[in-house]
Order: sequence, then C-alpha cells, then structure tokens
Amino acid sequence: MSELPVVSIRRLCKSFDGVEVLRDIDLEVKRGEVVSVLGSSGSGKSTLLRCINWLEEPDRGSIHIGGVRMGVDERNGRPLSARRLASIRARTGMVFQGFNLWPHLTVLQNVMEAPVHVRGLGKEEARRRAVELLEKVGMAHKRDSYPFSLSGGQKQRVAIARVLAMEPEVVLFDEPTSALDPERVGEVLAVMKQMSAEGHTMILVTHEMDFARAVSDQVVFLEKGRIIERAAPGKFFTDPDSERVRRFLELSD
Ligand SMILES: Nc1ncnc2c1ncn2[C@@H]1O[C@H](COP(=O)(O)OP(=O)(O)OP(=O)(O)O)[C@@H](O)[C@H]1O
Repeated sequence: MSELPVVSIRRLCKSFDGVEVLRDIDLEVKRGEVVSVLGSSGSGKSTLLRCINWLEEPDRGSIHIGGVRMGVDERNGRPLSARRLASIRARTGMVFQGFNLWPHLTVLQNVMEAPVHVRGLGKEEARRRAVELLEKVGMAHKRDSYPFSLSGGQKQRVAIARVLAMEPEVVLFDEPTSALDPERVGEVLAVMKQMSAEGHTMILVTHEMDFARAVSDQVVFLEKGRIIERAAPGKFFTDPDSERVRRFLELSD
C-alpha cells in the first residue's frame, strides 16, 4: 500500500476583494519531499503557504495534512472548533522572512514556549529537546540571549529550531533568506539543506534558484495564481515546457 501524501491540496481557490489570487491549485507532497514554489512577484506564492498553514482561509477546495482535513470537520462538514484547528495547524510549521521571534523571551524560551503551552510537554523535556535543536542549528551557545542581540542569520536559525520543536509534519518556508545580509544567507541554507537530508517534508518559497535546484524533488511555478509548470528540478531548470518559465529563469540568472 502506498503511503498517504503528507500534504494533499485539491482545487484550492482564494480571492482577496473579488480578485482571484489562487485558482484550482492541486499539489501533493510525499513524506520527505522538498517542493519549491517559484513565480514572479504577486503570483500567489505566499498566499499558498498561508492557506496551507490556515493563516488564510481558502474560499474553496481542500487541504489535508497527514490525512486530516484542515479547517473542516469531515464528520459533519462544519468548521473545526478552535482547539481542534489549533492542533491540526500545529502539523504545519512556518518559517517567515521576518523571523517572528518573541522579543521578550530568550532564545531557549522562544524554542520551549509552544511545546510547553501548545503541546503540553513537561518543562524539563521541552528544555532538553530545545537545547538539542539549538545545537543542531548551531545556536546552543546563545540560549540565554535575547533576539535583539542576534544577527538575522542567527535569528532565522532560532526560528527554525522553534518550528522543529513542534515536530510538524511539514515545514513551510516563506522567503527565509530574503531579509538577510548576503554573507548570512549561507548559514540558513545550510540548516535547511541538513533538514532535507534528514528527511523533513518541506515546501519552500525562495529566490535562491541554485538552492531550489539542489534540494528540491519537485518544482512548481505559479503564474497569476495557477500552477503552469511542475517538474523535477533537472527538467525544470534546463528544459521547461513553458516559454513563461524559460523567460523567468533567464531573468533570474
Ligand atoms: N491579505 C491580503 N489582502 C488583499 N490582497 C492580498 C492579501 N495578501 C495578498 N494579497 C494580494 O494577492 C496577490 C498575491 O500575493 P502573494 O503575496 O501571495 O504573492 P507572492 O507571489 O508571494 O509575491 P512576492 O514574491 O512579491 O512575495 C497580490 O496581488 C497581493 O497584493
């Protein structure tokens, strides 16, 4: 029996103020797969991630994470209770361009906060796990520092540890290196590469084409809210079917 996809999106549509931003998106992501979502500015990439994470509620279509429907109780078709929605949303973790760390908490507290308060983990267990994750991203030595004292690359590595502490089924990255100085980009990409090697399921919006090419199993290209091309990176970056993708790749060189 083949394994259920971790993420399964069917006919997803989303409009803002009557303007369709996502149209009939279908996407399946298998366990351990890395999918890069590319497209020009305004094509709907962030909105897609935000719908998967239920930061935005889709107008139509369905999203299943680990076989469980987001947003709707499948037994009765009603919206999920806030509590049930929170537990399903925790199956997805989002890494934002702007880090979104709690400024009043230390690095260690930032990583421990949600496991203790949302997952109900004991403090000692959460602390042990947080230290392990901070070691993994090379930030254990800063555990007692506050976010303001960290570089952008360091903040993003803490943000990644914080997401991993919730043990999500899929990690969503929304331009995780776009706010960083060029010399800090590599340290965050290295952590992401390690995550992919460890088998994390990841969906990635990025402008780092070389990175997308190196780590992706699947690349999808959005144009005005539709997926107009999807392919393995070898094909996508060397021999795309659409003229639109060809032009996009030329301009991103
Ligand atoms: N909350 C919102 N309210 C109204 N319009 C929105 C909202 N969020 C996004 N949009 C619009 O939806 C469209 C798609 O935006 P989105 O941010 O998903 O694109 P994107 O491909 O991620 O762009 P970029 O690469 O510039 O970040 C844009 O026209 C944007 O202005």
